[in-house]
Amino acid sequence: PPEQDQAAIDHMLQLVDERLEVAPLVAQSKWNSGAAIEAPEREAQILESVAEEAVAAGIDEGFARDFFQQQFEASKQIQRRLHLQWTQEGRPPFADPPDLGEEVRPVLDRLTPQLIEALAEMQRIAEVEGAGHYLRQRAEVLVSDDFDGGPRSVALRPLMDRMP
Ligand SMILES: C=C(O[C@@H]1C=C(C(=O)O)C=C[C@H]1O)C(=O)O
Repeated sequence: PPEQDQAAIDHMLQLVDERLEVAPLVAQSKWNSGAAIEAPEREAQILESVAEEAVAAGIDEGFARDFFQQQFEASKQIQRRLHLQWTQEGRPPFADPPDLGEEVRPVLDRLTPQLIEALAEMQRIAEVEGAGHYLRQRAEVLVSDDFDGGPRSVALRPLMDRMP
């Protein structure tokens, strides 16, 4: 694909990776507080505003919802794997955990509009010759393969579906 499309794909992959990198902080904060990994109300809130912003940006609403749902799934997969590991190790609470509401969720909230913008680009680029091949190749370089690449493939599935 043209250089600018390559750059847009790389940017999207970097944002997905950045979002995945937040999951261990979420896991730490919930490990200490005992809060559930799953926060359905928070997810529903994000999805509602994402749907609105996506439509305004000319993005297919179903695509945007599917994409964000998979980002949630990938984050929860990382959190569950870490909690399992910490349970098995008998890990005590973290000495200085990040605050979920004050520190961690604001990072995710800053990524959301950036991801929406990148999604609009992906929708445009989807038809470009070679875009799917480039996406698959760069995914392995730019997105961490922690936990055997499970969370990465969950997070990227909607993009892969869109770019055969
Ligand atoms: C990241 C969190 O954990 C889960 C994943 C979410 C996400 O990826 O945005 C949102 C809510 C939770 O179901 C969180 O609680 O903030």
